[in-house]
Amino acid sequence: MVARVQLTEKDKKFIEEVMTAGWGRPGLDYWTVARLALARSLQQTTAPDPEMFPILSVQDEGIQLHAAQLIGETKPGDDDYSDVYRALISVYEGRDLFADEVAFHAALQRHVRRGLATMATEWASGTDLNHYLLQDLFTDGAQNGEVAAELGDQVTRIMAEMGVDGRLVRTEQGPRLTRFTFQLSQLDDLNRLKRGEEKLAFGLGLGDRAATVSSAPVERQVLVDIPRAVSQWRTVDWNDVKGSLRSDEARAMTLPICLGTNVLGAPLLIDLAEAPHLFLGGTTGSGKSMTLHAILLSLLALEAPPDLLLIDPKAVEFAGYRGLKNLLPPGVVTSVGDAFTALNGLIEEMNRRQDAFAELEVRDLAEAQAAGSGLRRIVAVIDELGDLFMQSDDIQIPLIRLAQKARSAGIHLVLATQRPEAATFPGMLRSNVPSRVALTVQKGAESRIILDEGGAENLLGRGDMLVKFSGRQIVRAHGARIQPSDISGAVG
Ligand SMILES: Nc1ncnc2c1ncn2[C@@H]1O[C@H](COP(=O)(O)OP(=O)(O)OP(=O)(O)O)[C@@H](O)[C@H]1O
Repeated sequence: MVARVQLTEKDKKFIEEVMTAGWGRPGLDYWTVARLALARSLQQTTAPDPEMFPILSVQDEGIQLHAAQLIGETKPGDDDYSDVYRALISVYEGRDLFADEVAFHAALQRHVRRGLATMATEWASGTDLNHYLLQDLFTDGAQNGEVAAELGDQVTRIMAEMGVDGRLVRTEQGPRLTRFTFQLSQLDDLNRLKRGEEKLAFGLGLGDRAATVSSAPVERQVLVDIPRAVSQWRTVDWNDVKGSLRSDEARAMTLPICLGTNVLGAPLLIDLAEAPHLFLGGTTGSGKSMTLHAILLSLLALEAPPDLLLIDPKAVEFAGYRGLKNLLPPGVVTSVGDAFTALNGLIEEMNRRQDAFAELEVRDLAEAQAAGSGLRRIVAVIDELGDLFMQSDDIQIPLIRLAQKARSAGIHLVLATQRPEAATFPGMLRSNVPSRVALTVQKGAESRIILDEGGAENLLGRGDMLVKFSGRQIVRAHGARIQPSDISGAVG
């Protein structure tokens, strides 16, 4: 009889997602992904938990793979690797599977299903699958898995010392931190655990890496995020995330921007048109410039990119964009005088647009475009707002005007500074720029200037960020690394 490996409907869907969203090849054979899953499961040092992966029968819904496809069983000659797998899986099961065919195929099924489940938590759809396979699955996946399991035990023990009774239900590895989900037995445990964040970091010897506790969207479950040491981070490159700009989520947005990934490695998108203006702050080396590049590359990836006004008092960061066709005159602005002229020019454009809207009897740019006006959105990006303010405080006058009124005209501001201070982000500007990105800052006071609350002083640099998108809850994210070739490739 031909041996079959039964998988669930959910397994089948995940395999299809890997083939479609991961490789863009929906026609591949299911066993291609199932073989990778088997490899992933065999990287873990224990046998799959029979409670989590109960044996399925061939009558269940889902798909069946032939053992011949998966491990070459009964294939003639050298193609039959089934004895190799029998020997290997016997070690996991602690018994001789050469003597028990049924038990061997049951264990094989469990390994494939565990491998698929593990891949589903590690690989975020929309990110580069090949990068994941190389980095996580083959290079250091097994090692990461073991280290994470050990860390999970340690966290559970420290929680018990604090008097918190938690059962570890899930471990997920993001690019830079490991997230543990715990089921708490008592409601009071949540507060105890939140108050104990510092003790937890101390007990784990995290140094200046802060552990964070937040409630999960599931009854009595909490998320405990433990940042790994920088040497254990997985770099997310622009190539890994830029595909998300073609996703359905991005297509539903007007000016989709990919800032990098969320803490679990899924691309993080925001709509700049909804923002409608963005303030970014972070100390030198925090990854502020890379974040600005991510914003610009996102905009340039649009089918109809907006016109850009780039102001760069340091005259270095935006040099690579000089050749852009959609750069507003006079090109990359570097002096405060030219910045004044350019921003006042935007105010004139805003007023002209509002007159045009009145004539067309429309309310905003989207309606004007629908009415065939041909007007394009404009995004003004200022790197180092602090330098402009140092040269002239009056620069705030056109900026406040624009922040207050430019939204409906389709003009958006992205303002960045190394020195987030009350003077560089004055009240009138603050109240009209509701979306904020905080990269690592030196003091809690700077975090409060950017986000209206502390936290950014505990970030870990290199694009580690907190994003507060117009009134929504703050989320942590990690920026993508942008290489000069990404910029030259986009500028053309
Ligand atoms: N997302 C990222 N992934 C990996 N490394 C990063 C990332 N963002 C920044 N870095 C590292 O940090 C360095 C500083 O980044 P960046 O130039 O963006 O910082 P900055 O805040 O603009 O600093 P400055 O104001 O001094 O230019 C980069 O050269 C890079 O090595």
